[in-house]
Amino acid sequence: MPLVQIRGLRKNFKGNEVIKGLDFVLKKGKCTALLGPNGAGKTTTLRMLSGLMEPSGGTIDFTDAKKGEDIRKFIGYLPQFPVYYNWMTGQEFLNYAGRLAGLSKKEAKERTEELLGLVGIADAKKRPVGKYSGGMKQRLGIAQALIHRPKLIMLDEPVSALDPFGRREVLELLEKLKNETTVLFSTHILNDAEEVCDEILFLHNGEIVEAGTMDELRDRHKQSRVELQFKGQAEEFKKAFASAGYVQGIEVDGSQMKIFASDLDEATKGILKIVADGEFPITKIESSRMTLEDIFMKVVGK
Ligand SMILES: Nc1ncnc2c1ncn2[C@@H]1O[C@H](COP(=O)(O)OP(=O)(O)OP(=O)(O)O)[C@@H](O)[C@H]1O
Repeated sequence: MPLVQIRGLRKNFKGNEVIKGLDFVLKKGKCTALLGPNGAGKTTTLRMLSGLMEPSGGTIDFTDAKKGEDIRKFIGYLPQFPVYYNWMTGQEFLNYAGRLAGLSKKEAKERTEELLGLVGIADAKKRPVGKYSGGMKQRLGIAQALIHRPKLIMLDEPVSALDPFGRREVLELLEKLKNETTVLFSTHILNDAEEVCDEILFLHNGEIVEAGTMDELRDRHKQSRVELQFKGQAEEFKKAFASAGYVQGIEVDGSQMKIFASDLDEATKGILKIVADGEFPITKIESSRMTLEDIFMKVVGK
């Protein structure tokens, strides 16, 4: 069931078209990842969806919204670089955000306590935000975006600037949020999307180059991969593997070789046999299905 339907979304900056007609839906109760390298147009897209930036063309329709209704109340947004008043405590900050979002004094107070618990910073609620860790600040930012019970929460690169501990905290929170609301988050870290999200949108040069669930993407790019690490340059061993019937492609990078094939079992068995018969100087062998990174590299043609 679509929560939001986006059709032909465009953005020009002084004649330079950076978002080139996006069509996609955000499904109710799902977590969607907006993926793409730096400059792909993720922030611009999120800013248009959140109402902070006027699109140059296209439409954004909330299925549940009445005609002419202000959609901002449906949306919670955490920008890539949120700004806090460092002297405020976490509790004060959320209360303040609640009042700005139009909650009554009582509602803001109650929702603040509820969210401090949900995002796991209740113990630090009396501490100034300036003393919070990066992960805590980001969780406070997510709580702020949820304060008015939006139907959709959008997070711009919520984990990219965090250390591994902070990253884990926020990813676990995102996992939990899926039960609360619909989530759209942008990232250039493909693993994070793979871990948390149901739906994937790949943005490249302002266009969606691939979209679907992880299973749909894997199905569409049905390939497996066997990775070999050699003692020495992989290039000199390439010929021995390239002629096998099941091999669909080979990538070589220094001492590493990636062999792509449609059938993982057949490829693994075959490659192990070649390795054993030829006594190649292998230090590592690993077989796996396509990761999001492989799929992304494939669709952007690198
Ligand atoms: N206000 C602006 N004026 C002119 N060009 C802009 C403006 N904002 C963004 N752009 C350009 O639009 C393109 C997309 O930028 P955007 O910030 O949306 O990408 P992104 O995918 O979020 O990248 P990043 O991960 O680096 O934040 C870039 O080429 C950028 O230079």
